[in-house]
Parts: sequence; C-alpha cells; structure tokens
Amino acid sequence: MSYVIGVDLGTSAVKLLLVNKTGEVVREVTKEYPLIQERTGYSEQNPEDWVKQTIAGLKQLVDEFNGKADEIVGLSFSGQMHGLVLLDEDNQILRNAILWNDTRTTEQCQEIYEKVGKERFINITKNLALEGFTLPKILWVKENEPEIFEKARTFVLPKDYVRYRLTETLHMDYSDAAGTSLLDVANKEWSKEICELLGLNISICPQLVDSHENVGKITQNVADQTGLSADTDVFAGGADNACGAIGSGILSEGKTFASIGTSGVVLSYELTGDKDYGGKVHYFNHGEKDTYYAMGVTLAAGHSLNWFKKTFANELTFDELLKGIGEVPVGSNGLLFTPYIAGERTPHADSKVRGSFIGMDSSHTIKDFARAVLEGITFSLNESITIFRENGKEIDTIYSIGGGAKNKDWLQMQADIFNAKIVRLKSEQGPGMGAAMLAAFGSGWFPSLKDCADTFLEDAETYTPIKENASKYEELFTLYRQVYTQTKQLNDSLMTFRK
Ligand SMILES: Nc1ncnc2c1ncn2[C@@H]1O[C@H](COP(=O)(O)OP(=O)(O)O)[C@@H](O)[C@H]1O
Ligand SMILES: O=C(CO)[C@@H](O)[C@H](O)COP(=O)(O)O
Repeated sequence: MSYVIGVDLGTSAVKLLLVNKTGEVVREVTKEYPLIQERTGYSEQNPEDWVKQTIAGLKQLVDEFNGKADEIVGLSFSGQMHGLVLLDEDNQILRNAILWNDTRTTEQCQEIYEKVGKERFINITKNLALEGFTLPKILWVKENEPEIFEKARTFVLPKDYVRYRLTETLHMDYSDAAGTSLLDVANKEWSKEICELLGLNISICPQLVDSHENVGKITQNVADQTGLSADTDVFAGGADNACGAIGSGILSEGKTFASIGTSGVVLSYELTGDKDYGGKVHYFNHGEKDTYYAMGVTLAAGHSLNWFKKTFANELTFDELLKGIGEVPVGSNGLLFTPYIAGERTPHADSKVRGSFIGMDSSHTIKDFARAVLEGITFSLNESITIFRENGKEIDTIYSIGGGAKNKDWLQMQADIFNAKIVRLKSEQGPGMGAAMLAAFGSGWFPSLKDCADTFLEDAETYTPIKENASKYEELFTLYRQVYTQTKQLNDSLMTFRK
C-alpha cells in the first residue's frame, strides 16, 4: 500500500495526517507551538518552532507507522495564511513571523490606498487592503525596522518556509500568494505596479507554482531526522482555506463550506477570476489549478466560544457547556451576541470594533449565554452567505467543517440560520485532508482532484432547516445586523480604556 502525508501548519499547532490510497486517515499527530503577543494587536511566531514541531511530528508519524517508510511516497502542506516571514540573502530568518491575526498595520493599509488608489488596488488584488494581509506587514517592517528590512531579500508565507527547510527550495503557490495583496489574482502574476507604487523591489517575491506541483524531494538530513525515505516527493501545497475547500470537496460551481475553527469562514467555489465582489468578500486563487473561490471571514468564531468558556466556565468541556442548549428557544430568550471580540473582517473590515451581549436579563442562565454565543457566531457567518446570495450565488447545501461541526445542536442551528441543508463529512480534517489530496493527486494516483475527492470523501449526516426556526432567525438576523452600526460610536469611545 502507498501513503501520503498532509501537513496542516495551523496557528496553534501543526497537524499531520498519514492517509492511504482509499483516503483513510491511518495515523494522526498534533504538535503545538506558542503564540508571541508582546503588545495588544501584535501576534507573532518563531518560524523555527514550526520547523522543529513539523520534523518532530513527521518522526512520530513514521515511528508509529506499521508499514515501511518508503511506502510513504509524498507529502504536501496546508498553511495558515498571510503571515510574513522575511529572509536574508542566505535565506536566514530576519525576525519573528508577523501573523494573519496581527492588527498593527492600520496606517499601512491607508498608505496602500493612498499610493495605489483603492479602486485600482481592488481591481488588481480582488481584495481590500486588510491589516491581516502580508503587504501591509512588509511596509510596517520597512518603516519601523529599516535595519532589518535592508537585509531582506525574499518574503515567504509560513508553510513555504517549512517546505524550504524540508527541501531547500523556495516557492510560493498561487492560493497562498493571493492573500499577500501583491498578486494580480486574475492574471496569476506578481503585481509590478503595486510594488513600484509602494517602493518595493519585485525581486522580494518568490517563484510562483501550482499547489499540486512537485517542488523536489526531502533532503537527506530531514530523511535522517524523521525516518522518511530520502525519495519522498514534496508538493507545494496551499493556503489553509484552499486546502479546506479541497478536503471538503468544494471543487465545482455552487459548492460551499462553512468552517468554524478559531476563525470562521464561508467559502464558495468560483470557476473564473473575473467576478467582481468589489472587495466585500475575499476572492482568491484556489488550490485546484486555474480556479478560484470567494470567502467571508469571521475573525473570532470558535475563538468567541473558547473565550466564553475560558472566562465563565473554564472547568467545563465544550460538550458539558453546550449540553442542553438545544432546549433553549431560538433567540436565547432575548439575548443577542456579536462575536467582534477581536475585531471583524466580513462584512465590516474593522479591527477596532468589539463584541457585545444585548438584552441581558436577570433570568438568563449560562445556557442562554452559551446559545447566544453560538447564534452570534452563526449570524456573523450568515452575513457572508447573504453577500454571496445577493451576488447571484445559489446556496442550498453547505458542508460544515472545523471544531464547530462537532455539536449536533450547532449543526441544526446552522441549517436554520443559513436556511440551507448542512452536510457533515465523515472526515472533519478539512485542510490536512486537502493537503494529503494534493500529494495524492501530485503523485499521479488520480487524474484530477475531483476524482480524488470522489474516492477520499464521504458524507456522514445531513441537517435540513426547520421552517419555524428559520423564519424566527430571519427576524433575529435583521436585529443582529443593526448592532454593528448602533455600537460603533460607543466602541470607538471605549477604545481609550482598553489595555
Ligand atoms: N465539542 C465541541 N463542540 C462545539 N465546538 C467545539 C467543540 N470542540 C471545539 N469546538 C470549537 O472549535 C474550535 C476549534 O476548532 P478547530 O477546527 O480545531 O480550530 P483551529 O484549527 O483553528 O485551531 C474551538 O475554539 C471551539 O470553539
Ligand atoms: O486569515 C485567515 C484567512 O484569510 C485565516 O483563516 C488564517 O488562514 C488562519 O486560520 P486558522 O489557524 O484559524 O485555521
């Protein structure tokens, strides 16, 4: 039997999956690493931690594997998007990576619009200039750490750096490059115009490749450290959301997923790169060659539930906290939550806004609060679905993935709020499975990613909207949508009191 490995380089941990030719996950290893948050709004990681934990994870996977190492023929990656890794002329790391959830770059986003022009910028990159994306981070280093920037010769994204350390070849795939704000998304090339207008040398942009492309073999040194064969092929891999899409079969027009992990994502397949959402949602290159996807992002989805549990019910597991929320009526007995606890992206690109509970009553219990948190997160994701529908997309079935898909009441709530059929897949691995599928397709096991998905993926359960709930949620959603504008001014004034 032959096997491939999917390496999912996430924000809190690297998850590695060993997958056989039928798509069965035969081994799984997770290795965590820390987040470095020295100031409010700062979020960094040491790339060396990613490399160390990926190699340790690969070694554990090979040690626990019953077969022979040379049966593992290839590996590929899914990576947290947008994080800036700056390298010098010897490809040495110049500073910690600045991550996707770092929001220090509001000024640089403004500068990008001033120098490139907002309309032109959206035209080229298909996206807004957001604090989380890579280009404003490059400008921040240029302006605030000029002595470091002077030594920078190349920038890459998190998984590209790990891949470089495994193969000693440096590349970036289109799906991840799309999140840098430097790629001409429709034409699949680095934007000379944006680089010139912002005083950047285009040579800092690495060589572009497709996600399934073979970029070489692991080095002998890595083979020695992990026990893998030095003949193991490495395929470029993709952005975590592109890989999540591959791993949940979002490979044809009309297919959509909702992912509730730390962040929340609603992603829908696009055959071409010429649709115009005017920057309202992200529009990126897919991990499948020459196709695209549109997506909306809730910055704190699972993170909101995590925060609520840690702050008010730390002794409970998620299952204990959520037990019985199915009995709380739709609308949580008049309690409404907005999940803006780390700012928001879609539909409000606002890193400063913060969340709220509206309608608190002395009769409310922790169960009302827990249900309100789930409803608020799901309403936020529904904002993205609404934009898709307003732009002519038909969304009647949504694949639900990520930690949020573990709770049946939440899956039913998604069906009722999205007013669409919700499907849970047998494997909730999403991005890691997508990475493994890129290696499987790249290794020639299947003629296309779609064929791979037909073999690897299987539906587990389906949830259909309950009419009565769906109509109550429609009413509540209009109230939810008013909270942002009605609390914006208050939030701005409260800013000065934040840590
Ligand atoms: N049993 C559960 N029921 C509902 N939600 C859960 C459960 N377990 C975890 N979660 C949610 O899923 C989130 C983690 O999802 P995951 O997809 O693993 O995220 P990431 O890959 O971003 O770390 C947690 O923050 C939590 O909010
Ligand atoms: O910023 C985005 C997408 O634009 C995030 O989706 C990151 O890619 C991180 O993902 P997780 O670590 O939460 O999975």
